[in-house]
Amino acid sequence: MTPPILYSTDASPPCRGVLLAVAAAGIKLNVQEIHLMDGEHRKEEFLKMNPQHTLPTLDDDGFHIWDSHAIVTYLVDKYAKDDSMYPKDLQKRAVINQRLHFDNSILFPAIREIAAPILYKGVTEIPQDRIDFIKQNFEFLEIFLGNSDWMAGNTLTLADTSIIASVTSLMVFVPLDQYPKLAAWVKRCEDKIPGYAKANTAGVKIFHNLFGKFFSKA
Ligand SMILES: N[C@@H](CCC(=O)N[C@@H](CS)C(=O)NCC(=O)O)C(=O)O
Repeated sequence: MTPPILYSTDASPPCRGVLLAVAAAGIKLNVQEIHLMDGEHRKEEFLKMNPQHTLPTLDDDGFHIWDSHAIVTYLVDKYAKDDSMYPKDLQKRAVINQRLHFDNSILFPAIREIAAPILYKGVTEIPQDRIDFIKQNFEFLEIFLGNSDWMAGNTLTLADTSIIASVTSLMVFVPLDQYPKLAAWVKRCEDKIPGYAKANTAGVKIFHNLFGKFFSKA
């Protein structure tokens, strides 16, 4: 069986969310780098797969799906050796889904609304309300963690692999000194998610190199 193809770029938090999920679940993918700055995602062939031209995009033997959260749930349901990353138990799955929606509707937009104006519009100042928004949502993540080790309870799930990709990116704008549970969880992810370094560390470094210089102005 040929592994599904993931069109991806390392600096992208949602792409790293997929790379972390498949590393943790032991799923093999053929990862193909797409260069956003060269417009490769807007070429006709790419648009046939994903008219929304976003990365990551998955091609599983001609079946195309995009949005990292849709991709990871599909891949784990189809290819993981067990359901531990995304349990079939309805209530456990519902909590993970809530965290995935939080990542998609809150954390990723928090990144995009800072990063896109810097990358594409020459903006050099980060508005304070964007920083406050990150802080407010780091506080929610502290509450989600509560006394648990992981984002959706006491086992590693897709909630962790998606959210860690976003949080390690947002940390360039807001450090975790005020969020002890979140800081401990980041360390836990680094130590315990199989394949963490390859899936996340290099991409986070690229992200921090791109945006770190704006931090002092925030
Ligand atoms: N919610 C989406 C976000 C995808 C997204 O916006 N990716 C960015 C890279 S981080 C992208 O492809 N931007 C290029 C574009 O939208 O044209 C996901 O989780 O996959």
